[in-house]
Amino acid sequence: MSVALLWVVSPCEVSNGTGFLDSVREGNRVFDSSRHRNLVCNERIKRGVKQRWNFGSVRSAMVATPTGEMATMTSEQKVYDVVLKQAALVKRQLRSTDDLEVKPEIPLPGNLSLLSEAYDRCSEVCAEYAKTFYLGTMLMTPERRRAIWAIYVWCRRTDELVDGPNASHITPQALDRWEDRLEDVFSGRPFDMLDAALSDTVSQFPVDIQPFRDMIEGMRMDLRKSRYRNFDELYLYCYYVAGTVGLMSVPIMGIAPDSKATTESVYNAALALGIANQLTNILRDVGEDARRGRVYLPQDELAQAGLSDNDIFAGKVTDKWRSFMKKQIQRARKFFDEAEEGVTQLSSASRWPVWASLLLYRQILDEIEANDYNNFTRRAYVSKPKKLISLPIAYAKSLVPPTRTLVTSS
Ligand SMILES: CC(C)=CCC/C(C)=C/CC/C(C)=C/CC/C(C)=C/[C@@H]1[C@@H](COP(=O)(O)OP(=O)(O)O)[C@]1(C)CC/C=C(\C)CC/C=C(\C)CCC=C(C)C
Ligand SMILES: [Mn+2]
Repeated sequence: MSVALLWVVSPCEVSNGTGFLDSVREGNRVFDSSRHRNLVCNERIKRGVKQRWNFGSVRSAMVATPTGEMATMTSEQKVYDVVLKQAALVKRQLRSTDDLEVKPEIPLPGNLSLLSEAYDRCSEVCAEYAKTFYLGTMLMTPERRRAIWAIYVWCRRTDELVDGPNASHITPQALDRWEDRLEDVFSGRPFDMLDAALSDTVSQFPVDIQPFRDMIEGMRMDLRKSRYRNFDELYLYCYYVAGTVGLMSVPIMGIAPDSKATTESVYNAALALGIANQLTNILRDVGEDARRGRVYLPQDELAQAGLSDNDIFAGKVTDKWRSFMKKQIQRARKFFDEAEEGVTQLSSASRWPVWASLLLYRQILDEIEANDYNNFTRRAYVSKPKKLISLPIAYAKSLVPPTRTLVTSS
């Protein structure tokens, strides 16, 4: 199976894209700042800024203050804009499906069997790379689980471009071609079988292309950057490579019909789970990343703790390091806590895999503590027995019906 995945991400295939097609980004629009809760708001937002302009993309957003002065937004504010847009899209698309007058196209039998073969391939890849998660998807409805497999496979292939065995051949141009291919997937022109499964998925569910484009942007970031000045920069990276997964998944998993939570709050929780996972991943892999010349930890926080890159390369667990790590772990846990509130709002059959992944990933933080914060030479991992115990706990949690704990529409 690894061979199959390697083949699908080989640079020669990536280069088969059709010319450069600049991604279409969001234009100017009005933003209602009263919705912007749960996030660290800067002073301008607190003062009630009513208009926000996004120039091009999440990358370069500017805010207009009441006095007309332009200022840059924090990454959290920029990303929250995407969350609002995703939530609005889902609401609009769900409404328009209710009003459908034209019957959906009836697929030809030959195409149907090809498609089902394509989904089978996605299922195999997912089972091979993410066993526990794969098991969890078995509780979902067949339509939902195959859609999640298709998205998983696209994310895995995208990550493999910069993290896999062919990573050294990957250029920004190859990522541009991968993005062209993504546009083709969304326009119903898939390049290969695995793309065909995703093409079908995005035609069946209200999934928007923006989080997919943003994940590719995260891969570009990985190519050009190996240091993060502060948490704001790191947050944006985490959104690109992992928060996006949360936004892609919610339209498939569905929100429980009896949930009273706003769509925005559920998307916000999904984003938080992606951020929490990625922060945990970074804390787990400090040593491994340093050996590749990468330090994802915020440089200003390292400096405040009296630490530098050299301390990381030296890989010595000191009291300074322990206290620095305690704060980083605390921050990741806060994102997990924020995510927890949202899982209960998901449709009942989707809750178990999400709880399972949350509980399992969060335990990596406990393991880093148990390793006395030695994430330089010891890889924190959750043992099989602990994993097994987590599964019924996740299942029990998934039985809890939606509550009104999340902020609801006024
Ligand atoms: C149930 C569930 C978890 C669904 C998500 C399924 C899905 C589409 C996963 C794709 C994951 C993927 C391959 C992402 C590519 C980028 C990447 C590798 C991100 C890192 C994942 C961990 O992978 P791993 O440990 O293998 O890392 P290495 O490559 O070995 O370094 C990440 C840390 C992030 C993954 C992010 C998520 C799984 C987000 C989950 C959020 C949701 C499913 C939303 C749930 C909804 C609510 C309301 C909470
Ligand atoms: Mn990775």
